[in-house]
Amino acid sequence: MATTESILQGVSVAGAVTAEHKEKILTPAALAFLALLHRSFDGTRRALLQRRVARQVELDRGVLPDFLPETAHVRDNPTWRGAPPAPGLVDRRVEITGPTDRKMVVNALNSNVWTYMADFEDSSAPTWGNMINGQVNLYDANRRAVDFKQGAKEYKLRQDRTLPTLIVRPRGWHLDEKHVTVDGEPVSGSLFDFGLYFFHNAAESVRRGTGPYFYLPKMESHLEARLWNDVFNLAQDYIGMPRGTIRGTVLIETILAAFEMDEIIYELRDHSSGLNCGRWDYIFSTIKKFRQNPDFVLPDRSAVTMTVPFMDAYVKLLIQTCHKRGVHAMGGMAAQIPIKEDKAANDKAMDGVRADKLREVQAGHDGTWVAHPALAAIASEIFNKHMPTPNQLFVRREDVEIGQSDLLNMNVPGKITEDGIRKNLNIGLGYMEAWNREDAATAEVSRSQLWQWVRHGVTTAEGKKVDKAYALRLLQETTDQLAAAAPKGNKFSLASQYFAGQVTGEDYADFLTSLLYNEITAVGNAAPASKL
Ligand SMILES: CC(=O)SCCNC(=O)CCNC(=O)[C@H](O)C(C)(C)COP(=O)(O)OP(=O)(O)OC[C@H]1O[C@@H](n2cnc3c(N)ncnc32)[C@H](O)[C@@H]1OP(=O)(O)O
Ligand SMILES: O=CC(=O)O
Ligand SMILES: [Mg+2]
Repeated sequence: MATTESILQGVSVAGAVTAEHKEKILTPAALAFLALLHRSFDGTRRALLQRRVARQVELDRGVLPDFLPETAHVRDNPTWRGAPPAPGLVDRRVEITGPTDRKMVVNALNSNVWTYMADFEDSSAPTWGNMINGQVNLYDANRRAVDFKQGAKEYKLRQDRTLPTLIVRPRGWHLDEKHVTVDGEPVSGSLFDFGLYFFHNAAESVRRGTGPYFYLPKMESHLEARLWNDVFNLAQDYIGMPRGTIRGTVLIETILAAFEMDEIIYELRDHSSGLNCGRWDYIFSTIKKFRQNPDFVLPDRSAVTMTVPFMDAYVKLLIQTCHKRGVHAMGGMAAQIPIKEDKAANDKAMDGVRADKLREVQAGHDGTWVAHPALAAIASEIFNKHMPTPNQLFVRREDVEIGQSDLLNMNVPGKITEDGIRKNLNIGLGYMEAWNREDAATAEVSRSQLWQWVRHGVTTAEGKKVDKAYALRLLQETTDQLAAAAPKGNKFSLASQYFAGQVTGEDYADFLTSLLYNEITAVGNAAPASKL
């Protein structure tokens, strides 16, 4: 049998490593496990990513997605079920999401919520520092040893009640973690985040009455879910944990995955803890996948609400599919956070959250997301009132009939306006300049809309043709405004250079995170957290 030493021969770590990283996270045994995951699964991951490229070629030719004929037997078989809800995941009516920096971890675990999704994805810039320190923070959180002091303020885990169940969202299949290579290749960001978290915390989480639980982002097909399931099986076998201990909730946040919900639950079934409406990436994906198709041009982002036909259809199908299979149908994130110093605007934003959560609970969702602790009370109030049981898996939504034309119904009332263009520029640039101010998915919606509007030469409600020159003029104006209002040394000008190609209908990066990854990471440099 290969020894840890021989396995480690092909492994190299290029990011800055502290004594704490070495002692807690990058142990020889954990790195050997990561190498095993890489050698077992990276080939399949790369093949699946290639499949995405081939699929895009078809979509660009105008081929529309549909339910797969080859998996009709899975959809049509009413007898199979996903796993029963695992300990700590029976009632998950309000889940807080947020990045894995130490303060956020403590604050999230102290929030009045049922679960906490610690996020290596949309809300985190994938710098080496964020990723490796996030692992340390979650290692400590699992052991209830995450307390610390910042200036005069002490951050301490509450002792007065059970903490929310921890769920971890690793990066999507498309991202590499270039600071760790195996046999000369970067490891997958997903396997890095999952592998290190699982290796160090799986047994500990079970010991404390929950388990190794994950949210799985940005998948585009059931074959990608199969890959996760294979990873889970190998991981559990490796540490001697019974198969089915891991749970994965899949974000249905690509338009292609919406046609494979049953199949995705089926692939993961003993590990499945349901699906989630990742609404922001879903809108992004719909624009992205059909960006060459003039029939899919959407109005201003503010008009693309949860009740427009294609979003409504997706929500209903998700709830129906999950409950048919006995797994949770989770709602999504209202983007609002508290607006300080403007009571009227804050009240309006909070009313928006209330209405959104009411729609979710009445539609049959079993829980929802908040992205800020101050929203937990609002979401709980609505779910407590309308969902007296721990979940509503019994709400079968048999009334719902959703077909291809519903999921692709782009009949979205609204206009494209100069104000909408400026808002998108603000959001996109703001995100690119400081990765953390907006989360990735909402920024992706903004820049994809801009790209599509220029590509298809739409005319705004004010009668202006949205061409390259117009987009570049507004981009320059927005850049100047943002740069003037920000502290000296800001990177808006650099962000604007990256953004220019993205908004003029020419280059189209598959993901902003991939576009910016090399810019924000410097091998061997532990420093910058989120800035370009
Ligand atoms: C599309 C999707 O994928 S959605 C999921 C991904 N997105 C997210 O998860 C967004 C998460 N939210 C956040 O990152 C933050 O709320 C932000 C960056 C938007 C705003 O954070 P701040 O500017 O710190 O907000 P604010 O000053 O109001 O925060 C007040 C306190 O709440 C804490 N807080 C805010 N949001 C969170 C959160 N999501 N989790 C834990 N703590 C939080 C802050 O750390 C701060 O703590 P402190 O008083 O000890 O300093
Ligand atoms: O991850 C969530 C989303 O809305 O995107
Ligand atoms: Mg997302």
